[in-house]
Amino acid sequence: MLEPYKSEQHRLDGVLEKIQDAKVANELERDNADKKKADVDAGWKDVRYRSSTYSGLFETAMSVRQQQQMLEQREAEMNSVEHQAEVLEHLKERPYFARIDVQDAGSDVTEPIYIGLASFSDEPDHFLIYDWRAPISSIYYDDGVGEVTYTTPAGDQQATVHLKRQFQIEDGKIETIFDTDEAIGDQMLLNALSGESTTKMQSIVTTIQREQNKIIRNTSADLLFVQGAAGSGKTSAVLQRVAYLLYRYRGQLTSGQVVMFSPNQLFNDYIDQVLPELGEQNMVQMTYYQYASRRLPRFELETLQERFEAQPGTVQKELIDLKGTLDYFNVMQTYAKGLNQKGIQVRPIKFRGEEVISADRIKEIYYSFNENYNLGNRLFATKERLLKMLQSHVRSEMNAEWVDEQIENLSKEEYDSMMGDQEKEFKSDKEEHNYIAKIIVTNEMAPIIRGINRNRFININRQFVHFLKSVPYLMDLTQYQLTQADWDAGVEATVAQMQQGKLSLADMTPFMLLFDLIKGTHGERDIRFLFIDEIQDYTPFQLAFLKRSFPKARFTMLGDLNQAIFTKENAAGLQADLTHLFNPEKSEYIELTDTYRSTQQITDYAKAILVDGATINAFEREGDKPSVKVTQNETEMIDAAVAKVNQASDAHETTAIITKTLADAEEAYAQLRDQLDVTIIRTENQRLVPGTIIVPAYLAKGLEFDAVIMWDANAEKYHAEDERQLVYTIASRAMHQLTVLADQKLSPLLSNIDESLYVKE
Ligand SMILES: Nc1ncnc2c1ncn2[C@@H]1O[C@H](COP(=O)(O)OP(=O)(O)OP(=O)(O)O)[C@@H](O)[C@H]1O
Repeated sequence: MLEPYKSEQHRLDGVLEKIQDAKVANELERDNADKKKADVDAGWKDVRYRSSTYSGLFETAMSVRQQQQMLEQREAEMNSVEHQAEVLEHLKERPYFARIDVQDAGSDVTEPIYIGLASFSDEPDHFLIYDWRAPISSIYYDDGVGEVTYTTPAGDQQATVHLKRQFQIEDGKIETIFDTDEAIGDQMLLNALSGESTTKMQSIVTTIQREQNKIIRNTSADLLFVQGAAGSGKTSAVLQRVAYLLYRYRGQLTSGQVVMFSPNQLFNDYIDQVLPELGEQNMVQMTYYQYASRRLPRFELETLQERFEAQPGTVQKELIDLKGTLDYFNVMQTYAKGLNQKGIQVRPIKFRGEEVISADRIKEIYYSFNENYNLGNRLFATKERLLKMLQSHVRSEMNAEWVDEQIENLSKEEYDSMMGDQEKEFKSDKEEHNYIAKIIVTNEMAPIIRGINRNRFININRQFVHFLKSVPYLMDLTQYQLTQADWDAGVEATVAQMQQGKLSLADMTPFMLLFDLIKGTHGERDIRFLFIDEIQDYTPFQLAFLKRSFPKARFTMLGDLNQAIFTKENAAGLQADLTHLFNPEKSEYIELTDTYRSTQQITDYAKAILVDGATINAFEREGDKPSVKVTQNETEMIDAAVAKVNQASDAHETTAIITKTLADAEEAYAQLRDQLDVTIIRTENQRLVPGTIIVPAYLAKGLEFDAVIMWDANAEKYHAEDERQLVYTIASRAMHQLTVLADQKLSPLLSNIDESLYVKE
């Protein structure tokens, strides 16, 4: 064997042996931890339950608490040995992927640093492998050979890098060694990128780029905003960032305190293996729709498909736009403040169909507290008062006829069960009657009490409409090209929707905010990091709302203003609005302009779709030029699609046929299903499957495929200027092959592209 293969293989063998030793030790520890846990479980038997006296209660509580603490400690131990077991398993398969030889300034020793998915040492402070997230590993991603500076917890450190080496290790054998003097060599990246697409996203730890590394390791910003072209690795970077944060704040941060808002469920499914592969647990992932549905369970909310396929008229569009602004957000705050004086909408409290506390009385109580109360305190104090009033109502209700009737109709079993196990002695029949009557009335009242505790006496639907009607008094509608009549018509439309139990996207966030303001809730304080992908599809109102709902979280927002398929042209103003939400001094903006997903040819073509020629640099990976075929009729288009799919399958590549709407996808499916083995993706709740799929564009967001066929890109389907971004999004899903098919006449959005960028078929 040739040097350096021989010596590296020798070292690798040694490390693998030590990993094996550690595995054995770990198994022993796990057995021990299991046993300790069993001891604690047995300890529960010794916990004494004595609750007849106060001191007895206290003693029990202490003893229980002790058990809990022991259990927690054991579980933590278990978790760490369990975690260690997983880490060792990962390391065994792939101990490390790089080596850098580093000589710190002022030292004469050059230390070889081997970088892998996790740290591994055989003795204290003797690291055989360094975690890719360790401070020193940053050098590997950021610098080439020569003088470097890296950040350590103690400050900046100067050093010289003498060697930079990358490995491919397969089954304990070093397959290739690649020495480079650049940051991440193009060759390495090319290798990583020329693979085929899979239904699950892969991690990029071995080839993180310098710009991406900045995103991953940023810990100073309250707002980290990443604008990146399609395929520039935003999603990848952010997933490695989660892994980094979990490492960096180990012990203080759990994966449950990291939340990611993603575009759709399909995408969640696509990315859910990345963190486990890196040896970390997945963060909490949800779509905005899921978040809102959980908070507004009584409403049917506008879905992704409805939102995307809706064709609002001009006025409706302006209404929707206005409802997404920060102005509107502020108007709602002003309105809510005003509710301290007047305007709260309540419903009376009824018991057995009869009003026991009138709406006016509730309002009176609500406004009886002085002006120092805010909405939250006011509501709380009102609740307390109402509950007290109900309690006194129990007494007067006990003599009601219905109670007597119920008592008479009680079976013996029912009666006995109300009396309970203990013998009771009553001085009189009256006393016995009262005892039972109290139970009956209290039971009957339980749902009402629950309702009060849950703020049901606030008529939130009415309150929301009341707010909508107040808007023209609180802001200047003409600024948004709207008249009072336009607004009134909009309110009517919302009311009609609400009567059917529905809420549109434009109304659902304001609705949630209004309720939060009235309740005085300040959101989830436990969440520390919030990630929002595809930020261009959010309105400033939504972002302000999320900021309020997660007050302790640092935000990372990622997006591509060129892929704004929902909010379309409004996206550009977003950045300006963010400066009002986050302290500009604690905000960082990073732009990723190099793209990795597609071949040079596909990127050049996709870029040409965007007229204002955003800065997008293709990574030099060669492939076929995109092909564009305008057919005479539909049959010809179908034949062309079949031929393309077959061609791709012969090359072991998967194809996605991307349509504009779901209806188009259904139509294509009906035409193709007899000739091809295809799966149609109709909803975001489906799973991605290997093989050919047909998918509407709004569900293909964030995904990638070897080959993409843009289905029926004809002039009729795609013509509006604001569909340009959609067309771009579709084209940029392709990694190796892109085919555009159009029946009869090509979309004007594509017909002006320079002919040298594609092949006409
Ligand atoms: N540093 C890297 N090394 C290897 N592959 C990379 C790197 N960065 C990105 N990629 C690959 O490029 C592709 C696109 O990355 P990703 O999906 O993260 O981009 P994105 O910016 O989120 O794209 P979009 O906005 O179009 O959804 C993925 O296949 C990813 O694995």
